[in-house]
Amino acid sequence: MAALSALDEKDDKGRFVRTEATFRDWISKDHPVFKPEAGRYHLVISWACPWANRVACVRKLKGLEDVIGLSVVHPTWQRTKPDVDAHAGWAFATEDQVFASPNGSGKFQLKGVIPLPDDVVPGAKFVRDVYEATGNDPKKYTVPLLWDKLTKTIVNNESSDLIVMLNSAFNDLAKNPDLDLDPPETRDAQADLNSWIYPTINNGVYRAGFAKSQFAYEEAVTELFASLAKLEAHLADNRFLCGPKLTLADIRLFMTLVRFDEVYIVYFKCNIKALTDFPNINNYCRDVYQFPGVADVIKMDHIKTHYFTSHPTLNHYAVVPVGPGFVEDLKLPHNRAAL
Ligand SMILES: N[C@@H](CCC(=O)N[C@@H](CS)C(=O)NCC(=O)O)C(=O)O
Repeated sequence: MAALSALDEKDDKGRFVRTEATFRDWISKDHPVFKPEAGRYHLVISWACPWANRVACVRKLKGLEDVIGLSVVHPTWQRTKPDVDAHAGWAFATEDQVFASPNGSGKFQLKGVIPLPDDVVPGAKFVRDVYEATGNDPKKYTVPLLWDKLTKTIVNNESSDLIVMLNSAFNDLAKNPDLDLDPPETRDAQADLNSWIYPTINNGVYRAGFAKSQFAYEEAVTELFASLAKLEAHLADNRFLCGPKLTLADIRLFMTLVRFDEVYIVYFKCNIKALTDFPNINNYCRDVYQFPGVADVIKMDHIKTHYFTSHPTLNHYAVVPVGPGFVEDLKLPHNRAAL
């Protein structure tokens, strides 16, 4: 199998079909190998990626910055092995490096990239190199990933696992061990919510944006806006998805919503309405954004640069739209505290 990127994953009706994550080990005190330890694990993310952003957010909210290392890739995908195949994917960079898009358009230099330290995979230039260093090459090189420096492998590369793990496994080391984003009494409700929010909203925007047929696009965008209407109604009398407290389900959802009016409405053709046309969702986004720590992990320059500059088949000249400034809106007062 050739190296894949999200743009290659489709079924015979032109639908985008996401490949399952391949590394699914679990850090816990009871695990024979993967024990919670400070300085042992290293997280690789992009500030642009909604899945990776969830994990960066939980790391921040739990106060795990001194416990789990962090590298942040450049948002503009690069050709990883131009002499071997056409794959384009995530590349490590320093803040002074300037990258063009995979077809050579534009010049993009970003604050907030963090190179990979030598004690992870020495000499790795791309996320692809990190996957290949495991000896178990999945041919799809996604972020987030959590690297174990002791056994020199990827422990887990699935955001929905990693956020649960970071919420509980490192509590003896975390600055905020008492913040529980996954209380047992909310788990059934979270699972119910995720069962429609993941396919139709989180993955729904990608199903619309990476559709390779009119049929697949319309199917996805219709389901997406039906779910946004359902969400608007749900948020009329619930401050957060599961009631008065922020949970992992909110972090999962918010990372998609915060990208909506800046990226998905234009780039993924999710334009039946804007998010700001849904008053409850809009106020909810302000509320989540203003939860202490969340704003620190939202980097809209990385988000916009990534999407608009990484896929030459969708945006040949890598021109990045200027508007609409959704993050400024998120700083405004909201009406959710009374709920
Ligand atoms: N199931 C994964 C999905 C991660 C994922 O698809 N990440 C995207 C970035 S938004 C990626 O790295 N794509 C690389 C590629 O498509 O080659 C998770 O939730 O952690």
